[in-house]
Amino acid sequence: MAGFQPTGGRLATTNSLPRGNAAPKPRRTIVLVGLMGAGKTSVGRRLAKRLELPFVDADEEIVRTTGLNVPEIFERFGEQAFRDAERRAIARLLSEDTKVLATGGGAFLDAVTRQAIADRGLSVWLRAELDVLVERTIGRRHRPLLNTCDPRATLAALMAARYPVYALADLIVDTIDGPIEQTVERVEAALAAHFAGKEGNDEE
Ligand SMILES: Nc1ncnc2c1ncn2[C@@H]1O[C@H](COP(=O)(O)OP(=O)(O)O)[C@@H](O)[C@H]1O
Ligand SMILES: O=C(O)C1=C[C@@H](OP(=O)(O)O)[C@@H](O)[C@H](O)C1
Ligand SMILES: [Mg+2]
Repeated sequence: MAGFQPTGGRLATTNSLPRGNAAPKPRRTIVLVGLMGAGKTSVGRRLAKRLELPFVDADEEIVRTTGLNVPEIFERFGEQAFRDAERRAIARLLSEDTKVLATGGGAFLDAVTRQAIADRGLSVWLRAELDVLVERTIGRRHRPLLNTCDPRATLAALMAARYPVYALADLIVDTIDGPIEQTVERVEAALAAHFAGKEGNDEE
């Protein structure tokens, strides 16, 4: 029953507010999930501007609150400590105002986080092929899981393990080689189609 509001003289249920020709402004936090290099951070930042919503990157939030960067947390406290901080940060961010939230690539693998996202957000998997992910992550040192002797093989193994879980997201958007804006537009189109399908439906 949530979301009832009068529109044009009729009672309608909406989970979004109309914004001219752009994708409607969502009432739930849009949560970007997907592998490292999919573009969650860079697409999320631009998407938030387009939707006129605040943007938060979960990794940046963890860095801000701990005063340590991601490799430092992994090195000094281990991956599990990072995952615990990540779960707490995302739970808090979801309990606050509606926003665009870029998660780190491992966050959606956590069942508690997945449930919190299902309860309070709308998840969008930015799906990419291996070549694209390799291209976008090669030579960058800030992702501890990719600091291996064969980052391509590491990414391939992570794809095999994680893609079935990312596939549980509410929406899937393919991100291909090309300008970031193109992916942003694809996400906006997917959101618009999703909200259009929800029109007159009081599930949310
Ligand atoms: N079409 C695109 N979509 C997203 N990112 C792109 C695209 N093309 C190039 N990039 C680059 O790929 C990198 C993606 O990294 P990032 O946004 O940090 O991904 P993630 O947060 O998913 O790990 C950035 O350096 C970005 O500039
Ligand atoms: O996939 C992962 O497990 C990780 C992804 C990273 O974020 P991005 O996906 O934004 O690179 C960051 O959270 C950390 O290095 C672990
Ligand atoms: Mg990121």
